[in-house]
Amino acid sequence: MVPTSRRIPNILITGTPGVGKSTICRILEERTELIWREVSKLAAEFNCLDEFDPEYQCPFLNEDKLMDHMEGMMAKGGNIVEYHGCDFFPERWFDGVFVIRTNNTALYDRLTARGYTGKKLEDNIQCEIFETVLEEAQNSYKPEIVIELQNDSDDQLQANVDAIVEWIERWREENI
Ligand SMILES: Nc1ncnc2c1ncn2[C@@H]1O[C@H](COP(=O)(O)OP(=O)(O)O)[C@@H](O)[C@H]1O
Repeated sequence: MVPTSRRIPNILITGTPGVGKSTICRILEERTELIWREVSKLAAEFNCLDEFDPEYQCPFLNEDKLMDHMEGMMAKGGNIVEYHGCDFFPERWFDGVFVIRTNNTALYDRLTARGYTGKKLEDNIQCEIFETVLEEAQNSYKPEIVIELQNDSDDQLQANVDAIVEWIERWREENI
């Protein structure tokens, strides 16, 4: 294990768009000392969005440039990084990687409510069916730090937040 000088962990909240990442992060930020870092917002703030991808109707992310900007904040610990991908971050940044999952019916409803249609809607539903982000996380991080959380209902939302808060408290006790 790479020794860490962090006294407070960095965690990654990842998963297909619509699974509930932001909702979880918002509550986690209220209940913990960790700071929510939305990668999409940071990318815009640090000018790391390149030209528009017509296929996916979103701008390309300049990953290397963004990683350089985030390095300082990550070194201190105490970050909740949120993004729908996870394979380009330095592995050493994270103490825990939480992959949020949602069943197809709930995800379809959430994404259509968000105005997704056509290819964008289909691609995201398929991404969840094929467990693309879970596989990406499993290929990018040690198995013991990758935790999958099902997030279909309000009860599960509360249970997931409780589980992550407990995980953070346990990490801090074990890394004093
Ligand atoms: N556990 C849950 N049960 C029911 N609805 C949820 C749950 N988690 C999130 N939602 C709803 O799903 C939608 C998408 O959630 P959001 O947090 O924006 O997803 P993401 O950040 O992964 O794209 C929002 O309308 C949110 O209120």
